[in-house]
Amino acid sequence: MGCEINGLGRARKTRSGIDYGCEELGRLKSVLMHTPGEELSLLNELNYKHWLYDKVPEISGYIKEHRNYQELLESNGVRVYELEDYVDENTGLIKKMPNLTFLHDTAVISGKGAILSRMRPPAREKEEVVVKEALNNLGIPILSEFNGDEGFFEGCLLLSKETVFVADTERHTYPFIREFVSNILKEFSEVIYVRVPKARRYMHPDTVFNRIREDLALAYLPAFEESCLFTEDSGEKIDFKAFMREKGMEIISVSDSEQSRLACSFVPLESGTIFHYDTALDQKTRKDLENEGIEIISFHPDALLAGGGSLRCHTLRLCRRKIKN
Ligand SMILES: NC(=O)NCCC[C@H](N)C(=O)O
Repeated sequence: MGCEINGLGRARKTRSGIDYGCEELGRLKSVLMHTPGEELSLLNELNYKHWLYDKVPEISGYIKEHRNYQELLESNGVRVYELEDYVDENTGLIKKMPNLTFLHDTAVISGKGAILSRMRPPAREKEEVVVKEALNNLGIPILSEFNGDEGFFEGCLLLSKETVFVADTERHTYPFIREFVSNILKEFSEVIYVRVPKARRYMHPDTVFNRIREDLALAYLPAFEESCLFTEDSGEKIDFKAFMREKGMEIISVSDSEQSRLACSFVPLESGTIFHYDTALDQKTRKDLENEGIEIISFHPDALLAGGGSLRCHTLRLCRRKIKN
């Protein structure tokens, strides 16, 4: 079975369901994206910081680059589902949410269903409500969501069918992390928890860590203030790099300057091939990756940089599949 909606075009919703799940680092089959629109005109010189932008975007360039990125994904065989095609009830909210285009932060898709975030108010409040509707209309069940009022949790990373990576960032409240860890351990066997400095540059887990291949990742280790491993019946401090090495994963460290250019935040097309901003990595890291046989499909951001997000942030991965021999 493929990941596409059988016989239906992009403009039609379906209840028939699509294939989903991204734990395994297989070939990227489908993603959910939101082409930004009139919500970008909410931004001006007085409020762009409130809206968590680094500057006021140049709107036509921003939208054009977003479209170019979608085309790049499609030309590599990735099916792009457009959020708006799967939203009826919450269309009014979309126009009020200039950060909705950063769909990556709103949910993570496992084979058991979506792990829905709770976005931090005020700038990102209720984005998950829109995404939940779209996922529902795509036929992807919700595996986990937050019901309490006080708190937020902007995402985690799935490292395998067993392991979830959670970072305690400025976009996560500790009680929500505790609730999440205890609930998700019913579905996954371990959670790696990493405390990072509460600063915008480390706002989400993918700002400090991301896997490239089953045995290789990029990380900015100076931000790992404390790392712990939680299982259903234990919790212990770990040395993150040594722990990952024991699991067979080597880490290539990025520099302070690279981290600030979102070096750890890229989209694997498949194990060993990544889509990445051409501005994110220094020559040395490129060389190290080349020596490892990693292929980088480069994308040049200009207007897109105003939003403070990477290609990964614009991309909610829905389905990955390993090619069967
Ligand atoms: N994962 C990410 O790093 N997402 C980028 C989100 C950018 C957005 N303007 C924000 O600050 O929330």
